[in-house]
Amino acid sequence: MCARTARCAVRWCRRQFISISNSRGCISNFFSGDRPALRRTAGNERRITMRYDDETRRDILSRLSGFRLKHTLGCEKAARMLAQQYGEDEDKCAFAMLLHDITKTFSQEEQLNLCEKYGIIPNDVEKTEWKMLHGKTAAAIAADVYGAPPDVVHAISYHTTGCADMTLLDKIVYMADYIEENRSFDGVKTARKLAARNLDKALLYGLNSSLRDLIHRGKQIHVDTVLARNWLLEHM
Ligand SMILES: Nc1ncnc2c1ncn2[C@@H]1O[C@H](COP(=O)(O)OP(=O)(O)O)[C@@H](O)[C@H]1O
Repeated sequence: MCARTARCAVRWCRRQFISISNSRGCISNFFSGDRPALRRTAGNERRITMRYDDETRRDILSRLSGFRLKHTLGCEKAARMLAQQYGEDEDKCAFAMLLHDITKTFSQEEQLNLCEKYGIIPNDVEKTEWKMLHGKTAAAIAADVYGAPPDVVHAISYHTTGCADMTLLDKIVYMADYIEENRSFDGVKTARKLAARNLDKALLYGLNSSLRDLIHRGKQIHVDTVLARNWLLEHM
């Protein structure tokens, strides 16, 4: 990761944490029950420590159902496999995958409420393609409710678009989401084969396919996907 992106990531995460520590109450009932991963010190301040254990995993999975649950489990499995192969922290990858779609089924109103709560400012594309906001809102929940560390928060935030200066963790999270065993779109087999051989080639394949698909569907394109592709072409 270049120094500029590292600084941006830190600034972004710091913004999340500042707004988190200022926030009061709970926007969505979805997260108002017991929160086993949330730790408080005697002074009622949150300690940001990643807690990835069976209880937390069960808590996260209990908030998902149907295809989203199946997809999340598939992502967790794929991410562990990629982490083993490419030498990344398996638990961090699995933790990111468990949380990456935690707000995916939320309505536009709920997404925007979470944006307001966590100080996320949607850009023009995100205002139209509001479903994309689930990456950023899930990242904020991951930090706030589940104590996810900044690198996991960053990977969740960019799992839909990619970004410039992607870390190994970012790449694994993006690709695990793309190739997990429940995906069946044209080209997924090629993406799986590439991911088993060369993660950057697989990532480029995924970014190219997503861009083609968005163009085919007449959709706007998020700038981070363009930046991700340009950066990858320069650095692979
Ligand atoms: N790079 C992008 N630019 C603009 N919109 C995008 C981009 N990637 C995804 N989207 C839109 O965001 C929404 C969620 O995408 P995504 O999370 O990739 O879906 P899924 O994981 O369910 O296939 C979709 O409406 C999709 O069209």
